[in-house]
Amino acid sequence: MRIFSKNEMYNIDQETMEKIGLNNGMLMENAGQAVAREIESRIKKNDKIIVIAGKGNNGGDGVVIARILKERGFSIELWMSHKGGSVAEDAQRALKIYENCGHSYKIYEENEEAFQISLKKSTVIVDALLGIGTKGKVRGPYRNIIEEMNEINKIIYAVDIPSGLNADKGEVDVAIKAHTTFVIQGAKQGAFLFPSANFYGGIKTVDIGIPSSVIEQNSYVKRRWSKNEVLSSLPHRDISSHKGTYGRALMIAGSENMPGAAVLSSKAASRSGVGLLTIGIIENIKSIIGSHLPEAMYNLHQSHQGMLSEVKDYSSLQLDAIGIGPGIGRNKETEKIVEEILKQQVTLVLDADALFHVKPHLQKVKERRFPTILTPHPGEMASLLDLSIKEVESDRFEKSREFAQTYGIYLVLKGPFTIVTTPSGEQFVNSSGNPALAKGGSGDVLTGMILGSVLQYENVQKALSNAVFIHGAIADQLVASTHSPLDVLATDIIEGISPLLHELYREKEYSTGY
Ligand SMILES: NC(=O)C1=CN([C@@H]2O[C@H](COP(=O)(O)OP(=O)(O)OC[C@H]3O[C@@H](n4cnc5c(N)ncnc54)[C@H](OP(=O)(O)O)[C@@H]3O)[C@@H](O)[C@H]2O)[C@@H](O)CC1
Ligand SMILES: [K+]
Repeated sequence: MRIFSKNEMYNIDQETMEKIGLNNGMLMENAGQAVAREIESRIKKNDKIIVIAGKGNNGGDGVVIARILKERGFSIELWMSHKGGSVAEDAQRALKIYENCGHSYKIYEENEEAFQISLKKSTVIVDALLGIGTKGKVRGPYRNIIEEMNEINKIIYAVDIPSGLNADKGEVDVAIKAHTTFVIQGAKQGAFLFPSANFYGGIKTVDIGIPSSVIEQNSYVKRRWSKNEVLSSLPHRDISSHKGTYGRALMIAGSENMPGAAVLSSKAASRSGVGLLTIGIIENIKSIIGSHLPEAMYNLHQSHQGMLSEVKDYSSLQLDAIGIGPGIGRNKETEKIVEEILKQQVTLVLDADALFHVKPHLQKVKERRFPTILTPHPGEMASLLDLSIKEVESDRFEKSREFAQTYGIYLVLKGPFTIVTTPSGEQFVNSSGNPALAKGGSGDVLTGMILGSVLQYENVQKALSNAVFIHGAIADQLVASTHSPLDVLATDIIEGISPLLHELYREKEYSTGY
């Protein structure tokens, strides 16, 4: 599923008209036809359906839907929101065609009580009040209509977006609580931001025939990363391979106060395919970690000060990737270690305290010639950008893209719908996972999984998107089988890596023949 911003959608619309010659009226007809087909497959002949249409082109889509469903014999009442006023040109034309077919409609503004009665009698409501043209707080009769529709508690099918929402942002003033939203040509960004995502219900894309060349030229690649893509990109292990083939990684994690972060991140890395893992820790936590991971090698130092002298020359370890950050603490020594690590000519994964330390050194990140992966949660992202968490959360797509492009990094902005952004600005949204992951340690596990994963794939984005998908899918599976959203621990996620990978490889084998 593609995801668009409002401006991208308007540019696509404009170019489709100017360069291709499909005008807005044709697109509106296509949109109405396509949504009507979807609705038809979900309703019954005895349903009482209300279509409520606004003044803009979203309303025009609604008018087409009402006409098509009426022609197919369904019981449809079309309500227009306004009495007169500036109805969009193509919506006016759609209404004229509707009337030419012999159909009538009612107007909310002069019949508010009758609308209430119709709402009560209805079984299904089609919301075509406002689409992507909504700006600012909801005004006029729309506010009342939206509140009345939500109160009545019927099945609401929304056209393009639930009316009232901002297409690009997560903030919500007042909006339709939809059962399903039929998104035109692709979802708008707000469908993957909170709280607006809570209003969409199920999302179904309808294709209105916009040529793919127009889409490619007028929008960034932004889409949901699907399970099918996970399956088709899972790495294959050649029979003649050996441990060196799968990479040598170093995980610098943990400190006296946070030894567990080193256990979680290292163990997750090991379970995610690393050929040879070395754990870089301070000596006095070795006894805690060693018992958990006998397979690993250790790079021990009495203190972070001691570690700093060795960081300057890791050549003997012949590393392919370094992960740094979980639980290392925030002091002068750990900052210097992060600064030195940035000079290493290998793939880097920076998380947690390393993200705190990297902020003054972003210019050095920009100069790196090997992949750099930053995995912030919204709070860490806000601090990297000197913004509030709310500002980041409401605009996750743009904020991530600007940051990734500016510093030439791969960015994994965590949260529900984690977004993976590449240095060129392509974005892939994850849809696995649930609130069980909102717990200390689950980020450390993801860092380890990412470190393990990047060594298994030639394509960094696929490695990141797959690690994020698997991390979330394990939580989903635990909650669906043996756990609740309250009790999933980070260690449970690690224990879930093998069963989930096993299942995915079986499915891959089944679907691809190897
Ligand atoms: N390729 C495509 O993309 C295609 C898109 N199509 C469809 O077009 C939709 C976009 O249509 P659109 O641009 O006409 O905007 P739309 O959402 O109907 O709203 C505009 C109206 O809302 C009003 N209004 C605005 N803010 C408001 C507020 N806060 N509170 C109250 N009112 C407010 C505004 O009033 P004004 O500000 O002008 O006074 C104006 O009257 C899109 O979502 C899709 O469904 C298809 O038909 C064809 C192909
Ligand atoms: K709508």
